[in-house]
Amino acid sequence: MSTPNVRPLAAGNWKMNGSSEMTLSLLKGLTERLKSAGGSLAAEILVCPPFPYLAAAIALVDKDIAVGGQDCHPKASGAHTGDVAAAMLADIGCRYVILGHSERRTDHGESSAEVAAKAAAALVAKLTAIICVGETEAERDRGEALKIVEKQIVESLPPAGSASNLVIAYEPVWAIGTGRTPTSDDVAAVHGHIRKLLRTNLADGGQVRILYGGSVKPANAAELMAIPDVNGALVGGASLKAEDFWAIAEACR
Ligand SMILES: O=C[C@H](O)COP(=O)(O)O
Repeated sequence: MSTPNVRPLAAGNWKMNGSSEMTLSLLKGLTERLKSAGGSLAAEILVCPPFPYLAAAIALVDKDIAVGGQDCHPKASGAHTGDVAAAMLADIGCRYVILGHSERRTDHGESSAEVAAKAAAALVAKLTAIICVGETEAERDRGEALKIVEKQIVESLPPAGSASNLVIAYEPVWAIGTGRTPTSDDVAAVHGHIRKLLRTNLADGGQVRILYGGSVKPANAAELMAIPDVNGALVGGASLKAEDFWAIAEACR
């Protein structure tokens, strides 16, 4: 549900999906729909393709669709084969970077301290950091969801974070790509807790956007977006189809 003075964000995380052809057709589909809608929606639209397609994506969209990376290195430069610096993302025109996604925490063993270091680098590069948090199914079953999310947030927040350069994405790990979503009450409880933490830790924590992610589809987007303190969506699978991602973006209000 919209928070006063907070513009929702509809963010598409393509993960390791896509091709040159798909980048072209998907972004053509989104820009055409945006044009027909008069140039903007209630929500800001963001796409996060894999690194090889970022430059092409930036060339294809106008400024009304933001482009972001899916990770960055905490250091500004150096001997880090395969990594990408935040300043490089900013240099080519990215405005956002997703950090600490559960797939990176699992696949690459990223700790919250590393996520905080990456977020600090993103802020120096003038990127907005989308910090992802969320509990596993076992943690939820043990009644630890709020505790886990709180620990991840407190340990992942960079110094100098504010509503202008931070977004939090709550993604229950068990809801990602499974077609399962938490109940509205459960989403409300976690988002409410995150809001409280942000208010405690940041001067303008009441204005930081908190996204929900995990099996967001056109069919459930409006219901999820109506939950208090849900200020948009981080969308995986459904962001790969212009029609579906557009429908979700329209529901982010
Ligand atoms: O970053 C996006 C999330 O992991 C959600 O993915 P999903 O929409 O495919 O469940």
